[in-house]
This record gives sequence, structure tokens and C-alpha cells, in this order.
Amino acid sequence: MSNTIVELKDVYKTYDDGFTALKDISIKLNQGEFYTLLGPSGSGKTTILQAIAGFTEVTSGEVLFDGKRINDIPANQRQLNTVFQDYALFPNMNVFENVAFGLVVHNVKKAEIEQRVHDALKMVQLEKYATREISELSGGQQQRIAIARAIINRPKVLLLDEPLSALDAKLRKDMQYELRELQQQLGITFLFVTHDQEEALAMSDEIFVMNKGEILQKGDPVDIYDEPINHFVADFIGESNIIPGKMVADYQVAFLGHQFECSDAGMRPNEPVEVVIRPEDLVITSPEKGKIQVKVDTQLFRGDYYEILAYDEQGNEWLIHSTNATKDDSVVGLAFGPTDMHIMRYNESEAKFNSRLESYED
Ligand SMILES: Nc1ncnc2c1ncn2[C@@H]1O[C@H](COP(=O)(O)OP(=O)(O)OP(=O)(O)O)[C@@H](O)[C@H]1O
Repeated sequence: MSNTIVELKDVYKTYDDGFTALKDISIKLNQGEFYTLLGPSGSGKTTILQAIAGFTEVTSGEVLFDGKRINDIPANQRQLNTVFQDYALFPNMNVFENVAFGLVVHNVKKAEIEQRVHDALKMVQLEKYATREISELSGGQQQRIAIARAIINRPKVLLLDEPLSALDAKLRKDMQYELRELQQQLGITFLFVTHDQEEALAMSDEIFVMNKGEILQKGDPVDIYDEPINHFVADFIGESNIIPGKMVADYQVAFLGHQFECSDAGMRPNEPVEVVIRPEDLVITSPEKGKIQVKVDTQLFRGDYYEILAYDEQGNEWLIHSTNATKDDSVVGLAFGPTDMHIMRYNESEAKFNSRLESYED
């Protein structure tokens, strides 16, 4: 038996002005998993949440909840809640009243409301704040209250639209841990929206990478990081060196005038490719020992590593993360192994949902 709780099938959304914000979106969300929609501003992330929540009607395609079509079910009758970026708390109600709201409107008995508000506040570690006014809370506390309010009626799915974006960097990191823990404790499905790739990699069981209304890749964070499907994903997820080259034969790739052993196969001989090497997979060595030589341009100390910007003879830019500093303007060698390279078909972005993507399907 499938444990899919939410499904979008072939969904398109064209707004009244003729702009198509979602193109052929098909996703499945299983019970109890943490999913993230990740993409740049305007890629359609919020539109997907709104389609699931019932705040926007899809132009075509199906929205399913627990196997049933819900396209025509109003938002307030869907068994899910949304946490918004701006919290959307009621300023004229105190913490207790805000959190209790979803139960009060459903005529739940007073004693039960008290118990459940207490439990929800405890979950977000604010049980002592029940009588506080909203204006007396910090941004992080307000966000926690918004989450407590959203989980009070035990929805099967929680939609979170950039819930951490208004918080400062430190608090944002703390809340990432807390949200992940909360999701695991509650065992409900989270669909989280962010344009912050680090946040997506840190928190998710599965990520959907979006651009221009389409899902380009889905997979667990390690898959997405190690095996980006195209230039856009490689560039958007973490930092990458992306070098044009061509496949010579299975397990042999050529770039910058040299041939290298790699771990990829199955492409045509001479097929144009792009080679992705992550900055942390490059090792600085002497020019003689390096597979390629680069000239150091600048370096920035990032606390636990140096971020080094260098150029090869052909003028390609190289980003290297190294625990040791180098000298500006020095020529160094770069070492890397076959598994440090990920080979992508050139222009793969145009081959939508191709065979490689299907291999992510269960
Ligand atoms: N009511 C509307 N009418 C017309 N276009 C809209 C409407 N709402 C959203 N759009 C457009 O649809 C596209 C997707 O918007 P959406 O809010 O889903 O993106 P997003 O990925 O969530 O972006 P952000 O990270 O900035 O919130 C954008 O180009 C946006 O301008």
C-alpha cells in the first residue's frame, strides 16, 4: 500500500494575465517525510504550496490528498496547515488565543483546548509564554508560535513558506535543527519552501529543485549535491567548478587539453559534456604533481578553510577550498581523482525528465 499523502499530477497554473507559473508538475509526498521545494525567486515554489493548500486553483491537472481529488475542496476543508513567511499571527490576541484559534473555531471543549495548547507550546519550547502579547515576542518566538498554531489541530501535512527567512543567521540555524526535530517527533509531512540551498540540504529527506515553473531534479540531498542533472542545478546547489569537455570513451573524459580517468560511462564517444568538480574536492599541490595548473588570484579566509580563486591558462575560473593558505599570484597544481568529477551531458537541461531522472522514482 502506498503511503503517499499528497500528489500533484500533470499540474499547470496559468495566472489571469497569461503567465504560466507551473508547467507539468508531478510530485508525490509520502507520509512523515520532510520535503523541500528549492529554487530561485519566481520559480513557482509558493504557487505549488498555494495549489496544495487550496489558495489558488490549478489550470489543469490533479491535486490529490490521501488518494482523493481535492481540486474543488475549499482551503478550509483541507487537512493541512500553512506557516507563512510573515507568521500571519493575530496581533490583537495573545499567545494562547493565537495557538487555540484552530480549535476554538471547531468548538473543541475548553479543557481539551487548554491541554492541547499547552502541548503545542511545549513542542516549540514556549510553554511559559501563553499569556504574552504577540508584540512582546521576538521574531524567532513569533515564528515558533506560528508553528504551534499550525500543528495544534494535528494536520497530516504542514506547508511552510520560507518560514525562517526573517530570522538572523544564528537563529535561523537553530530553528533549522528545531524544525527538523519537530517534524520527526510529530511524524507529519512537511513541505518546506526555501531559496537557500544550504537550508534545503541540511533539513530535507527529499528536495525538488525548481526553475521557471518546472521541477528540474528531485532526490535526496546527497544525490542532488553529488549528481546534479544539469548546469543550473550544479550551479544553484553549492559552489561548483563547471568545465566544458568531451567524453573520449567510457570512463575517459578530456578537458583543458588533457585526458582524465572518470567514473562515468554510457555517453557517445566525443559527446560534449560539462565536468563538475566541487571546490572541496580539489587538492592544492605542486605544479608538477597537479593534473592541471592554475594561478592564484585571491583568497579569502572563511574560518575553517580558505576560499581560493584561481585561473587556468585558458582563463577558466577555479574555486578551491583549502585548509592551507597559498600565495597570491603563485602557480599551483590541482589534484583530483576520478570520483571527484561528475560528468553531465551538455545541454542536458533541455532533456526534461529523461531516463536519468526517472531512476529517482521509486
Ligand atoms: N497572481 C499572480 N498573477 C500573475 N503572476 C503571478 C501571480 N502570483 C505569482 N505570479 C508569478 O508566478 C511566478 C511564480 O511565483 P511564486 O510566488 O510561485 O514564486 P516563488 O518561487 O515562490 O518565488 P519567491 O521565492 O520570490 O517567493 C512569478 O513569476 C510570479 O511573478
